[in-house]
Formats: sequence, structure tokens, C-alpha cells
Amino acid sequence: MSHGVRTQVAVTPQANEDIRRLDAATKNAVGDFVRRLRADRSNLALRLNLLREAGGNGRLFLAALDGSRMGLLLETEENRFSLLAVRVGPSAREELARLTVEINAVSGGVELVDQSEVSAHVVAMPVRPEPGPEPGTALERPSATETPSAPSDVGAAASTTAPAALPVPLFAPYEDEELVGLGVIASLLPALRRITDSRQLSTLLSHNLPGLTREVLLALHDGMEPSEVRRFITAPWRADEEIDPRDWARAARRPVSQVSTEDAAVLDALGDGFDAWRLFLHPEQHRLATASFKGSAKVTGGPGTGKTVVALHRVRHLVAQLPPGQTRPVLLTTYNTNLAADLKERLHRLGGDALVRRVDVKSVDQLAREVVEQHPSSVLGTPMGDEEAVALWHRVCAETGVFDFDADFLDSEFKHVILAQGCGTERLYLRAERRGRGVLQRAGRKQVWELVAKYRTFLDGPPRRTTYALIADEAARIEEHRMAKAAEQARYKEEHGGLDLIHREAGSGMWLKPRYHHIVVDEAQDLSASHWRMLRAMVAPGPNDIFLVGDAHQRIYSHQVVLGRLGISTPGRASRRLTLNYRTTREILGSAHGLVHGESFDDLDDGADTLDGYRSVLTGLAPQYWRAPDWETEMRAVATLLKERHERYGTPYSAMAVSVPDKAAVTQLAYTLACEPFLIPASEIGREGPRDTDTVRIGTMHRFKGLEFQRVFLAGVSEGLIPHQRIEAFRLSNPDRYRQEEQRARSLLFVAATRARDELVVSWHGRSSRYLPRHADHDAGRATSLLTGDSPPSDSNAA
Ligand SMILES: Nc1ncnc2c1ncn2[C@@H]1O[C@H](COP(=O)(O)OP(=O)(O)OP(=O)(O)O)[C@@H](O)[C@H]1O
Repeated sequence: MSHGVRTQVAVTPQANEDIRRLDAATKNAVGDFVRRLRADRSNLALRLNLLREAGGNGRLFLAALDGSRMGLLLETEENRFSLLAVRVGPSAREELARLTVEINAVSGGVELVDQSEVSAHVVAMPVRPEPGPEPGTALERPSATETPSAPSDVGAAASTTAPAALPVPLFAPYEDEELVGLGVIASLLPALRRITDSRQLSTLLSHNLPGLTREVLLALHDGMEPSEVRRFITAPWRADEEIDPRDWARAARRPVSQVSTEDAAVLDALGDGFDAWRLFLHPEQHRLATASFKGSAKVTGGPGTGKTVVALHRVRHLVAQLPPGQTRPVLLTTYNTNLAADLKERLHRLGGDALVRRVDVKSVDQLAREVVEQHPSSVLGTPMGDEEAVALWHRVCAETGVFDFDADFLDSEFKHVILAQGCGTERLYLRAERRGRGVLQRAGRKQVWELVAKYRTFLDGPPRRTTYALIADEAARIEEHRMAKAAEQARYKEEHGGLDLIHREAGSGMWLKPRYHHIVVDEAQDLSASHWRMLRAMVAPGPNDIFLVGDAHQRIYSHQVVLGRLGISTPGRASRRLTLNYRTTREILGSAHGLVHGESFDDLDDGADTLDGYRSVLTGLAPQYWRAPDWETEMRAVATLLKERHERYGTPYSAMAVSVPDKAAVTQLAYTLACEPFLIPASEIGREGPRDTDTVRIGTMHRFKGLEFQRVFLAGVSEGLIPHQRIEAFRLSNPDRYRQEEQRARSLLFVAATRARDELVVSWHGRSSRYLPRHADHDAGRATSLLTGDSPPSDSNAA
């Protein structure tokens, strides 16, 4: 029988990784065991045997999960266990018994190392008493931190006397204390000290190591300075309190020591690697999802750093803090409909119906539209898409005979200056700020204003038309008015002794309240000023009002907005940045990073953002490059590669996507894929996102926003297409605009490239885009030889 208090069983991230690496039967065995242990810890059938005291207040137990599987458990308080590791087979008991378990000095997490396994697989060299570097073998200690007494100097002196044959340990430049201080688990040091090359390091990292140790070792190996490691890696993992290395009870309760604190979630998704984000958050992600902010908060970070994951957990946390009810007190919004649908689906995976029922999940444009539709005095025209809106500007220019501005410019000026700053009159527009948009003299502005008037006349129809930008502007106005009225009511109420004055409520139809308690925004970089004005007015300023995540490096639609000026201020610790990429391999990230390197980006406010510290711990293939003489050959080469990956490596078609430079190319490529000899099913990524069929997804780069695929093909990355040659018109006439267009084209390519989980293939015809790395041309395979079968298709098995 249980002892009255329910037995609790947590699963550590490393145990979860063990389970993920083993088969489905192990997952079931663990689930079953956890259930039985929870029900009755004294059940003899559990075969729970004390292995040893862990020191302090912890005890280690071995347990038989079933006939062939065993688990190592830590008991910290009566009726509280942590599953630390799982092994299968006849030597499971010995393997578990030899594990070293410790409390990480930085994170305070319960971690373990299998020293014998690590040593057996990794260490193939004799221990060297005196380390001394040889050129190209040991890590060079970054010069910024080099001191006369640094180990590298010791090594340099030693190298004159040491025999040349002995290789130098890779981490020789770093003292034990320094490594442990950065977060490396201490019991790994003996094995670590014997590693001499990158190959051994990658073998070491293929073992189930604690997350912080893995991150630190990779970063040092990549040449990151210890001070940067401390800042970008160690600090976010650091516990908020002093660590007692013998207080297992405290350590086991820390979020870093358990994959989820919710019993049901653990059992449900135990070992399910695909849904790892549901179970275990990086300490920084966890902090952000659960923190309490005085007002708004902002999270930036490169692609794949888990910003959306944080936003989803944040929503769950906020809902859990509110009293139960039937309303939808939290808004979760994003840029477009397909991203909103994806958010809803992921939110459901995180918290089921109960959570989704309490959250309004919709795109900002859908939200704006509803606001306008519901407003009694609004007459909503039929909304046009972006392309139609630009076409209408063409018509305005043609009919007025004014050709000084191109349609794209007018569209952008209207959206990002006139609507963004609420310029209802010419006078206001003449005074409007046009930061980063070049100079437009008074006469030019007057001309633009006349064109705007004509544009509005066209919109009024018949038939009556509108744009999403205008709807957002109208919605912002309605909401601001509503908020002002609510504030006035609140003032009135206060002045009259807090009484709900019936006649006033009746007069206004209702007692106005803010629409939401909390708002959470994903893809924040692409929302316009009107969107933000609307959102600001939908929630009362106060604790945890708006939580937004975004990345200016991925801005492909809107223009920069300064949130602080729109009443959304995120000072000090309310602005945070994530740096660990969970999606993309280091190899792909390295190339993608180059696309935006050297450009300057904002932090969604009036500061600058960088990708400093941005990294991944996943390894895989280097990006592949293919060049073709013409588009036709390039398409056929892409088809060949897709088919090969499907037939030879079993990649489902739906796990692969091809980005192309424009709409016409989508149709052309789909046609090529459908024809003999390829016969590859393909579908276009539409507004609603990818369809649920086993087809290769094709879309323009814009459509790739927020998605991810196992293998991504970027086709048509040719000079003249990326960036499009039409921007050359601005090179001399409007250098600011030219710079903006270049930046946007780079961001677009960056977004598309960072959608790849395992493999990135880049191809072009004619000359390669100037944005590709210099070595791309040199490394590129010839598409023609691929088609004639002269060149092996590719080496993509690892992906
Ligand atoms: N803590 C985590 N554990 C495991 N996987 C994670 C974790 N956080 C994020 N991921 C995974 O990393 C990938 C990227 O996450 P997410 O979409 O949240 O990133 P993002 O920063 O919003 O990306 P982008 O800006 O490129 O849209 C997803 O596959 C997600 O499941």
C-alpha cells in the first residue's frame, strides 16, 4: 500500500533521452513502471533495490522495469523519485550501477555520466602527463582571454621539449575549474582530458551527455571565448540560488532536472522525441514562460531558437494563473492564417481542449477584420491581397499620368508612413517622420498625397474594396476609441464612489472592459504599427499585458516599428534573447548565418539586435550546391535529387520543400516534377500552409515563414533573381530604398534556409546569387552531369 502521500516520479532529461533512443517497448515499459510505482511504492514486484547512498539527502535505487529493462532512480524524500537512466539487456544492472550521478555546479540539475562507456568508445590514447600543443591539434585558447599563465603558454613551453608523437588533449587550454565553472559536469573531466581531436569529440557528444555540458564543449571547440560561453551559455543555465552539491531534494525539484512537472504530460509523451518541446524547456525558455513581468515583455532570437515554443508555454502558464471560466481571456496571435492554424494545433498538443478553449488563437488580420465587422458604423469592402493592392497603385499612376514613384513605393509609403502614423490629413503627412525611407521633399509628398486620394477613391468603388492595412488601421482606431471610453468609465466610477451606475451602463450599452487579460504575439517582427496600436488597446496596461516574440533578421513583410513609441515598453530584463537553435544543424546554420552577417538589424524597438551567441548543437551534412546552365536543367536536377531522397533514403515527399523565386516558377517546377520520368507529387504552399498529403511542397520564399521541413531545397538562387534585378533601379536613385530591398532579400533567403532540419540544398542557373558564400561556386556540383548520371546524385544518407 502507499503511505498516504502519493508517490511522485519525475523523469530527468537524460532518462528521457535514453528512452527516446531505445524502442517503443521501452517507452511502454517505463510508462507502466511509473504508473505502478506511483500507485504503490512498496509493491515488491517493482524490485526496487537500494544501490547506494548518494550522500546528503539522496539514495540511489535500481529497479526492474520488466524482464529485460532496468532503471536507475534517485529517491530524495519519502515518496519522491527521479528516474535517472534506463538500460536494456543482460548487463543493464552493471551499466546502471557504474553511472556517476552529481548535481551540476552551475545549473543545480541532477546529471550523470557513464564514464566507462565514454572511456571505452572515446579514449584511444595514453594519458599524457604534461600537455603541450601541436599546431592544428589542440584548441587555441582565444587570444582575448590569454594570460601569461594560461595553459596554452605552458603547452607552448612544453612543446619544445615534449616528444612530437603524443597528440595534445583538445581541451588542454582550459583548467578543470574553468570548465566546471562554465557548466561541464565534473565527472566527465577524466575522459575529456584524453580527447585529442574533433572526431573523438563528436563521438563523445554522441553519448547521452547533460545538455549544458554538450553546449559548452561544442562552443569552446568552435572557438567561442570562455567569456562569451559564460555569457551566452552558462548564464542562462545558472540557477537563481546557491547550489548545495549534497541537497538532492532541492536539485531534483529544479525544472532542469525534470522533463515536465505534469504527471499526465510525462506519461503521455514519455520518450517521444518529436515532442521534446512539450516536455523540457531550456532553463532560459522556462524562465521566460513562467516569469512575472511588470508590464510587457519581449523575446528575440534567431530562427529555430524556440521562440514559438516559449510563446505556447507562456500561454499555458498565463491561463493556469487565471480563475477557471468559460471565457477566452488570452489572445495568441501571429502574422498570418496558416501560422495561426499551426499555433492552434501546437497549443492543442501542449494543453489539449481545456487549454485551447480558453485562448483566442487568430492572425492579426483576422482579428482586425472581426473588430471592424462587429463595429456598427463600419462598412467593410472586400479585402484585396498585396498583389492586387500594388496593381491598384499601377492603375492610379496610369490614370493620373504621374510616374515619379513606383507602385511598390506608393504601397509601402501608404502603409508604413501614412497609416502607421495615422496621417488623416495632408498637413500631418507633410510633417510625418520617414526614418530609413530616404528623403522625400515637400513637393513630392504633396504629389504622393494626391495619389493617395485617388487610390482611396478607387477603393470606395463600386465595388467597394479595401486592404488588410486599411482594415488594421480602422480596427486600431475602433479599439483605441473603445479603450478611451473604458478609461473614462473607470474614472467616472471612481469619482462616484465605485458604484456601477446603471444609467451610464445602459447609455453605453455595456460596462466596457479590456478585451483580453493577456496577449501573446508570435512573429512580432512582421506586425505593422496599426496592428500594434490595435493590440495595445485590447489589453489594459499592467503586469504581463503583452508578451511578444520575434526576430528582425526574419522580417520580410512589414517595416521596422519602434514598440516603445506605441506604448509597448520592455525595459531591462523584460527584453530577452534566445540563442540556442533547436531546429537546424550547425553546418546549415553556419552557411545561413553568412547571409545576414554584416547587416544591421533592430531589436523591434530603437535598439540593435545581433545573432551573437547564436548556435546549434545538432550536427549533420554541409549544405549542397548545384549549378545549372538554365532553369529547365535546374528544375530537372532538383527533381532528380528529390526522387533520390525519396526512393533511396525513404524521405517522405511531405518532409521536403522547394522554394522558388516567384509564382510562375512554382507552376513550372510542379509541372516538371509531375512529368516523366519523375512523377513526383507536389503541392503549392498556400495561405493556409502546407496540405496534409504526401506531396513535395513548393512555394515562394515568403511562404516558408514559420515552417520547418526535414530537407529544404532553395532553387533559383541566381544573380538577378535573388535579389531581383528590379531593385537595381534604386541603386543610384534611392540608396536607402536599395539598402532596404537588399536587406529584405537577404532576410528572405535567411528565413528559407533556416527552415531546414537536416539538409539544405541550394541550386541556381546562370550566375549564383551574390548572397551565397564565396565557396558555393567552387563546391557546386554540375546539374548537367547529375542528369546524365555522370555524377553520383549526392551523399545525403545521414540526413
Ligand atoms: N526546449 C526544446 N526542446 C526540444 N525542441 C525544442 C525546444 N524548443 C524548441 N524546440 C524545437 O525547435 C524547433 C524550433 O522551435 P520554434 O518554432 O519555437 O522556434 P522559433 O524561434 O519560433 O523559430 P522561427 O523564428 O524560425 O520561426 C521546433 O521544432 C521546436 O519543436
